[in-house]
Amino acid sequence: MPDSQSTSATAGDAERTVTGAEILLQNVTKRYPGQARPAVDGLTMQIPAGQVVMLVGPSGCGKTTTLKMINRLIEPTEGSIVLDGDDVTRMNGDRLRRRMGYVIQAGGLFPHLSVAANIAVVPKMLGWDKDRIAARVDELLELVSLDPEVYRDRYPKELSGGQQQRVGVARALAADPPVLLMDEPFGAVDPITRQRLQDELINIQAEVQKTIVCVTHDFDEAVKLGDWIAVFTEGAHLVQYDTPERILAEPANAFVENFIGSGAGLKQLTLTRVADVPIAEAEQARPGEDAAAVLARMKASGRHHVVVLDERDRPRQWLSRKQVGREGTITGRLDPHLPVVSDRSTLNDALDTMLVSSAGAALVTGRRDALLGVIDVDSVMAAIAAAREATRSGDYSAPVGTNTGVLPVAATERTDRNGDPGDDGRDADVARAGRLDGSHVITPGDRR
Ligand SMILES: Nc1ncnc2c1ncn2[C@@H]1O[C@H](COP(=O)(O)OP(=O)(O)OP(=O)(O)O)[C@@H](O)[C@H]1O
Repeated sequence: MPDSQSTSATAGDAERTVTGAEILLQNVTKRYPGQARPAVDGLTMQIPAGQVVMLVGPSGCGKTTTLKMINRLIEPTEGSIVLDGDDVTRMNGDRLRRRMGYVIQAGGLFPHLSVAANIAVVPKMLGWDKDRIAARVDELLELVSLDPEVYRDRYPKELSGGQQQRVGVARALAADPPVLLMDEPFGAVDPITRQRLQDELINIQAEVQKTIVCVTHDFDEAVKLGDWIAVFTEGAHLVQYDTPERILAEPANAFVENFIGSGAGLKQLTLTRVADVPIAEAEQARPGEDAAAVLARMKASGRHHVVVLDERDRPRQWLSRKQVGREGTITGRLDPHLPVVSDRSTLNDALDTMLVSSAGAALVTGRRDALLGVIDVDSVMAAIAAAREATRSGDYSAPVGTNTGVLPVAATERTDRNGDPGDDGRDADVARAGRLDGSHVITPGDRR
């Protein structure tokens, strides 16, 4: 089993600037012609700047309609939507869409345009010069882990589903909009690709800090990606709007409980990321190194495995002393089956990778797939146990959501004593029972 001696290195985030914008839906209603009930019924909802809000709920409950009203692909019948203080219902539609990237299933790429041209669509509309566009295309391809040299001139049909989806994300980010709207972005790819794309989105978000609103059918995806989850019933009625942890631990009512489905305990594993677990340092080598020298180094450090890295510190091989001993020179030939997880991966995904690899350990990579170290099953199990033990404090600020049609200034009085909306759903007017105080939101957990 690969070494895991030092437990000092922990993957952490550097401080980053939030570039996202706050979105406020105020009493928004959408009635489609010929429909008896509104698809969205008087929804008021705050979407905090730089955070990820997942919209979930049964089919036809109004998630997509809500999302598309934010960039006015669908016009609201009533109400207003405010983006960083500007009423978007009064804004020119094209201008608005440049402030909001939009990602749909399978990327929604133009088939007759190359990857570079697809990504360049909005910058071209904005009149950027050629050099600036070319530099931006390459920068974005790097961001979504596609080598610009290899991919910029390809056409969508030459890409896998996952690669198309990556280009779709790159295109949505092209003009650096503060908001990213995503509609079932990973619905069309296989589960393993979906897991990778989710991890990548988490990595990208750590870098860009956009406001992301994402519709999904998949509650596990909502738990994995969301800072906040909004659970809707028909008519986009908000039943609960809270952190994934709270929704799993305290579903607002039987509807949410059903929606979460079985295995809420297991889903908690999705909440802990590899970055939260201590990772061990790994012995490193480069292609072309003399194998005897590498072996001597391994013996000196007491490590039994060595990771061979390329010039950008991305793992290519993970060799035992025996394997190194058989070589004259370290080849650096890429091993396609390397057990690699991102530091943004959930413990659930990390465990899967380790079990499949049968190494009982995995390499951890961070930004731009560079090696951070090694984790093993024991440290993951210890972290899971610790997470289970951790008691959850109710003391935090949450964004507010409601279908009462008015801003819930004294909303806390409308809820049960414990601050939760009632189980019959009728007094659940204020999801998570928040209170809007200017732009600051206070939840029952804040009450002294
Ligand atoms: N263009 C339209 N004309 C008439 N009714 C529509 C239209 N688009 C959506 N609806 C109806 O509005 C309601 C909400 O639809 P919406 O697509 O927003 O729900 P959803 O939660 O995104 O559903 P799904 O998860 O199935 O995509 C549904 O009853 C749907 O049939």
